[in-house]
Amino acid sequence: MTAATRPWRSVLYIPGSNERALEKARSLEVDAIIFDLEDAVTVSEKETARETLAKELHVGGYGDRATIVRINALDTSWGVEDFEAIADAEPHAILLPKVNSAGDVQRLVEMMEAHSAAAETRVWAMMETARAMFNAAEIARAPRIEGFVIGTNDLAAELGCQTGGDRLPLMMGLQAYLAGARSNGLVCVDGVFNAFKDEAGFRAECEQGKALGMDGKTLIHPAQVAICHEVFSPSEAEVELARRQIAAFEEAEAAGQGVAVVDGKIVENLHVATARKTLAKAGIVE
Ligand SMILES: CC(C)(COP(=O)(O)OP(=O)(O)OC[C@H]1O[C@@H](n2cnc3c(N)ncnc32)[C@H](O)[C@@H]1OP(=O)(O)O)[C@@H](O)C(=O)NCCC(=O)NCCSC(=O)C[C@H](O)C(=O)O
Ligand SMILES: [Mg+2]
Repeated sequence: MTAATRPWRSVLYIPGSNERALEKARSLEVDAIIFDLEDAVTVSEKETARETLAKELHVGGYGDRATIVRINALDTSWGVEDFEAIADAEPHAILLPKVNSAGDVQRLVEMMEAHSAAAETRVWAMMETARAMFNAAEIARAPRIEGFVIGTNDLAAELGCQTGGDRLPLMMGLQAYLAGARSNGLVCVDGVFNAFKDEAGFRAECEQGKALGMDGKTLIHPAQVAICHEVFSPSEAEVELARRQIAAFEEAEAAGQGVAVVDGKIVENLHVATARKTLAKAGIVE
């Protein structure tokens, strides 16, 4: 699976200190896992979590799921040792928390370049600070970077805003991070929904994230996976519309026209490109 064709609908956080969850994740139908050494791990457990995680990554068994390790920030007393402990296991990516600028990513990349085992490992950035809102396009151009994960808890804390149903106070941040990602073709995954037992609230937030253009959502509990996949996978109606748009456009083109009409709406080549992406996301190869 290449990075371009890989789905990023469900990205589940697992605390590196939770051995039961690390085992359970081997059988969960998620697209990607974030093995966390940062905020889900208490200060007293930092060292043991690092050792446990390095061991489990070497054991493997995570199949096609993208393995992403969130290390502590490099300016903390744990960040550099986190990197050194997990680099040999060659995870798909290392996720750097609280990225403010491309320089933060550059520092990690220099450590990776000096470590031959991490040659294929990509970098992801946690986008969760006010500064990152203004530097998103620059961060998206840092070397080795593949995707952004939005950290809505940290962003809300730093902004001092209230988080409620519609996420209106966070909207500028969500859109700035997404626009930054897209300005260089990066993946962008939405923040977590903390009330993991509230299914209706979670579904509504997934739908909002999809409408905004997110590739998927970060999750904190296995119970969130099914709803997340339901929302972020193209529906039958979306697939059917995409097929009709492509067919109508090809017919119009054959007749020497650059525009088709489907369900009373124009279809141009840009709509066809979107329709093809929908089919690809549904796993339909034309
Ligand atoms: C929230 C939890 C603490 C709840 O855990 P628990 O009480 O164990 O839940 P359950 O008893 O309902 O669990 C049922 C089974 O599922 C397994 N489980 C639970 N959570 C996970 C998981 N995340 N991954 C894999 N497996 C999981 C349990 O082991 C049970 O298994 P079994 O024994 O076989 O029945 C817990 O879900 C949790 O810790 N979640 C992750 C929290 C986390 O990672 N937080 C940090 C990321 S959020 C963040 O920092 C985002 C960002 O930076 C920001 O700023 O916003
Ligand atoms: Mg955070």
